[in-house]
Amino acid sequence: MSTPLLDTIKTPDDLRQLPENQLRQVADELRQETISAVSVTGGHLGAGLGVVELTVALHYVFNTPEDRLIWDVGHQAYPHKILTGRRDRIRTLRQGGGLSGFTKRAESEYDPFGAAHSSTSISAGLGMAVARDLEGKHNNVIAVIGDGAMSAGMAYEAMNNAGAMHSRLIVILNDNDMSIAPPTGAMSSYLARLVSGGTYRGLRETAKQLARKLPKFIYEKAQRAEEFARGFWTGGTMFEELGFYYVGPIDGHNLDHLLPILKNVRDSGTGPILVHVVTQKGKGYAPAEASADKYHGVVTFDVVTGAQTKAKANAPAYTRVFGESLIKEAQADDKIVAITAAMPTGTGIDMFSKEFPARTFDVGIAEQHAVTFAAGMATEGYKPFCAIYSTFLQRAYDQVVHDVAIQNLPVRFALDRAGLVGADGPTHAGSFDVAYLGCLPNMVVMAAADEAELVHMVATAAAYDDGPIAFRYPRGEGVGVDMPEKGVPLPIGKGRIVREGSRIAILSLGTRLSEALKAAEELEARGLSTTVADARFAKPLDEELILRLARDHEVLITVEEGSVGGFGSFVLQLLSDKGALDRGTLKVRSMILPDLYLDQDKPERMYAQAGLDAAGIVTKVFEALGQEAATKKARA
Ligand SMILES: Cc1ncc(C[n+]2csc(CCOP(=O)(O)OP(=O)(O)O)c2C)c(N)n1
Ligand SMILES: CC(=O)[C@@H](O)[C@H](O)COP(=O)(O)O
Ligand SMILES: [Mg+2]
Repeated sequence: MSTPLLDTIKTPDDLRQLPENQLRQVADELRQETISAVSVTGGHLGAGLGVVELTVALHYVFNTPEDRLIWDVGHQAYPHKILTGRRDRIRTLRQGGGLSGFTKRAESEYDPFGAAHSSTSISAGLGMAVARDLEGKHNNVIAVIGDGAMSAGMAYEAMNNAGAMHSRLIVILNDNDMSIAPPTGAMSSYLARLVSGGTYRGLRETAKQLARKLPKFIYEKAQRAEEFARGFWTGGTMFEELGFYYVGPIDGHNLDHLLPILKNVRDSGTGPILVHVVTQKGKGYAPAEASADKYHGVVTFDVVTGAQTKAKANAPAYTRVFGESLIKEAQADDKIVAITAAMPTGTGIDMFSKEFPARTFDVGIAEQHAVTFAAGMATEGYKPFCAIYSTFLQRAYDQVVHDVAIQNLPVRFALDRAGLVGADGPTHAGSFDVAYLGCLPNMVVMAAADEAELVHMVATAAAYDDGPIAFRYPRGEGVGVDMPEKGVPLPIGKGRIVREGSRIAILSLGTRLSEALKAAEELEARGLSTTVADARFAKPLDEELILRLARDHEVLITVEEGSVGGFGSFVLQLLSDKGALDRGTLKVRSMILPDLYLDQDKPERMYAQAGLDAAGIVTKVFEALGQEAATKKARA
């Protein structure tokens, strides 16, 4: 694939030297390069393909990086990275030591704000705009936000404030009528009305004479919108009521539309402006355009056929186990309902919705609302399962504290992607949930050691109605244990001894159990009899088990997939409170992930780097005994 024009562009300054009539070719070459790169790295493809023309136009019209360009979520920023001096590293995307899959300040001056969690761009942009005003500077600030991200409350908080401050801010609403799944909510219908509204209809009338010009999908979109829109044209009233000057909707793939409008917006007066751009997710790559999810997230694939390389799964994915288990519980209990915040497929709630459509709620990218919505349902006797990734639940922390825990409402939290996730990097690494939930009143916190344990924890959560309960499990496949026919509720706050020994005790929380058992084998081979226990609960702790381990062993090692302040801290606090440390003979070590583990390498490699594997545990034991561990064998 030759990209003669793209080859001449090292930074946007090079782009801005080109005549406008060459930008179409730049966009075509940029799209091909994006497809080629992602075919060998995997990652987010559809969103980036949808903003190729927009990316070219924005960097052409605006003087980046002095003009700040912020990408919401940042998963669509691969074309942006290619144009801003990172083409030579684009094939290191989402790998250890490689480019981030999202925008990242430390990576480039062209990334003024890091992203990955959605709906932050308008707030950050307004902050930069107001700082600029205070400094008496005159650069532009542009925030590009998708229609999905626009469904989050934070976007409205920001627009509400921007409209009142009249600070010069440009918001580009990238409306491709897609989130990860088709978008939900009234905003999506509203945007469809705008697209089918007067301006667009006018444009469509004009286009009728030039039928071949307007892309097919816009006709389809407008027709579909007219089916269910009330047919009246609102002209962006909502945005204008919020104090924004509304421009659009315009065709986001037509450089002849984009360039003059963005120039006008750049050179126009003061106050916040919202440009409504209509694009197609997956644009320009047939397999993506034809796919239901528009190739939102892909593994490596064959460029010619679009066929993705399916990793061989040797055990069921935790997500599927959760979905299937919840279905079984819901078949026996019609009070069980499922809630997702725009992540039906990622959480397995899409499986549940096929069985129980009336008991499934996709609230959009609105985790705060999801949690309190669940709390409301719980007050009426329902059993809501809030399936939210560990890091996305961080967005709703006060709702968990204030609306659920303090009120002791029986909301169930299914925390997928708990622990390191690999390619999505630190923003998606579920390292904090044990710490941030385990400190809350009334909250029960479980961690599945394997996929069989997850089945029982779903059953436990379904049966537990005395207050809030959370269970965490990692991204990816299980360890291949035998699966139970049905889930059996676990006794709350009780762990289990998995291996009996006498001198060393390893107390594991979550899926580090398999490494703990390997370490025990290693230690036994070196004459150190080792007990392994699976805590199962980070809260309430199994005090009897932990104090017995402390009493009967010389070394107690806790190991978990979280950062400081989690399970190991809770155990240490218990041991200290109960005087178990006073004897002075017990050696205790807490094995945790280092703070803000920043890499995006494969989880197992990162756990090994952090010493949270069998070799690391063996080394820690010998260190606690004051002996040098001959760990060469352990690492072999
Ligand atoms: C707080 C938060 N919740 C959920 C996600 C997962 N997520 C990533 S992209 C996305 C959809 C974004 O849709 P949109 O803004 O329309 O962008 P598009 O992919 O259509 O370009 C979601 C739900 C996230 N990144 N952050
Ligand atoms: C961009 C974003 O936040 C989501 O697409 C996320 O990357 C999905 O993660 P999984 O691939 O683990 O479902
Ligand atoms: Mg979208």
